[in-house]
Amino acid sequence: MQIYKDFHFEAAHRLPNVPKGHKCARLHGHSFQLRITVAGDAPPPMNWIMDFGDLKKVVNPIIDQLDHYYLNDIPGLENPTSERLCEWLWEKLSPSLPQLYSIELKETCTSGCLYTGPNAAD
Ligand SMILES: Nc1nc2c(c(=O)[nH]1)N=C([C@H](O)[C@H](O)COP(=O)(O)OP(=O)(O)OP(=O)(O)O)CN2
Ligand SMILES: [Zn+2]
Repeated sequence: MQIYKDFHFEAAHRLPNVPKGHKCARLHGHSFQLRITVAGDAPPPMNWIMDFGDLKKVVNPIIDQLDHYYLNDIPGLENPTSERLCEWLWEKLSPSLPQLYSIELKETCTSGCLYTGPNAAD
């Protein structure tokens, strides 16, 4: 069974390694939409995997490191693609969130990344 909670943050970035003339080399910003999913059993008496409130307590301090920042300045995010952001978020969250199952990050309404961790097949 899985549960999820949605978060959002605003941030600016540029992609330094794209080919010359690529629009994403220019400084721009996104309203990032983030979905954190955890998996596990939901045994009685609580019948939940974990409290949504506890999930929020783990994720919000990490979001605070990204919200309204220039992502390229953050160690590990020098090339802040959606893929790299998901890896970075996994590195930050997984030590205190052993039930972490997936991280879904949307940069725009139509573009995003779904990451299920370094040990997943894809
Ligand atoms: N694999 C990736 N490709 C691109 C990434 C990325 O992180 N991983 N990032 C970008 C840009 O940052 C850009 O913000 C998103 O690009 P795109 O989807 O092309 O944005 P548009 O708003 O122009 O999308 P439309 O739906 O076509 O309006 C680029 N590529
Ligand atoms: Zn972008």
